[in-house]
Amino acid sequence: MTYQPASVTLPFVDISRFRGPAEERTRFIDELRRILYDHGFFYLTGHGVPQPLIDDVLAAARRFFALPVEEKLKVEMINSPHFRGYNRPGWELTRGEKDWREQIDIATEAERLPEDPEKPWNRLTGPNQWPEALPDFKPLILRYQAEVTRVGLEVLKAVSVALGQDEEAFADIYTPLPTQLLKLIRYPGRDVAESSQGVGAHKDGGFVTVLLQDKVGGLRVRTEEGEWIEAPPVPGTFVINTGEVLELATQGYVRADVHDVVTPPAGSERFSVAFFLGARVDSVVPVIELPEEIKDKRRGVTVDALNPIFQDVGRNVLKSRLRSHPDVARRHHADLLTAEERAASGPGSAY
Ligand SMILES: O=C(O)CCC(=O)C(=O)O
Ligand SMILES: [Fe+2]
Repeated sequence: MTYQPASVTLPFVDISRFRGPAEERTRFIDELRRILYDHGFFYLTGHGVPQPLIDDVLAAARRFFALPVEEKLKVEMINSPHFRGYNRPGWELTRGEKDWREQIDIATEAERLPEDPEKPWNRLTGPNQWPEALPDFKPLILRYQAEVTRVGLEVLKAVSVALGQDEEAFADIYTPLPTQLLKLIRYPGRDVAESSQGVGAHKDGGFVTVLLQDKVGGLRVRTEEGEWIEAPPVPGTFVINTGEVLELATQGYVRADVHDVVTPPAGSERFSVAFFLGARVDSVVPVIELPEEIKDKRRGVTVDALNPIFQDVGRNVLKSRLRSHPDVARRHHADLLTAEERAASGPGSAY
């Protein structure tokens, strides 16, 4: 039996059934198709990521955030044109409002690409910043990143089959290497945070997010009817949510659900590790032909003036990074900003 506290309303998906006997696989795919339409958020079991690795990653997150602030600032994101590194609480924005969380962003470890005016998203590619005070951090985090990439791709393959496609339907836009953004996050308690916005209401941008939560809750999901439901931590599971790439590709059969995190109570703190699996930044999201029996259930893509979604992945990702990190944008990418954005004050304006 799966451990399921009473407050859990989101469904569970055992991904090992996808590689099970044919009949089981068919039942699994049918269930997943319905879950994708109804929720876009579910708990994943049967993922095969060893629990000791999960425990080590959460412990490493605690150790990193417990470092003296000077150590954390050595790897501050403002140093990186590629939007990698540490952000202090209140330093990232969602829809223009401060998120009360501190975090370190680690994406695919890569060499910097040459500048190309036709492809400004090349600037997202480059090396990460690693805390020198924690020598074991880099190999551990890269190992975990590889594992959750495997999990995310397996989920994406199951999603593709549930949508009546070949397992490899999206391979053209994620090979040889998908976008792999890993965020280690700490939410300080309400006594420290200036508001209850741990992270403001938003959709994730990629294919799927593989989210690991520590023991403190706070994650909430907005249903299609506009009701907020909680997605509390369940040991041994990841929370999976589908992102805007799948919403676009299916014209809204699959939804990218809006979600947020509420600041934990005074005197507590919350840790999470979010992994965003996305398409390559130089790819374009295809609209896929859905089977007749589900075609009519497409809802269309939500239009949000504050958050337009582009079919070009690089343009989309760059837009969201520039908005979320105006300090990095002003320091390294002023040429991509409007005069108003260049002059704006706010987090990072001291730089
Ligand atoms: O910390 C969490 O539980 C979720 C974080 C999140 O939604 C995000 O960073 O996109
Ligand atoms: Fe999110």
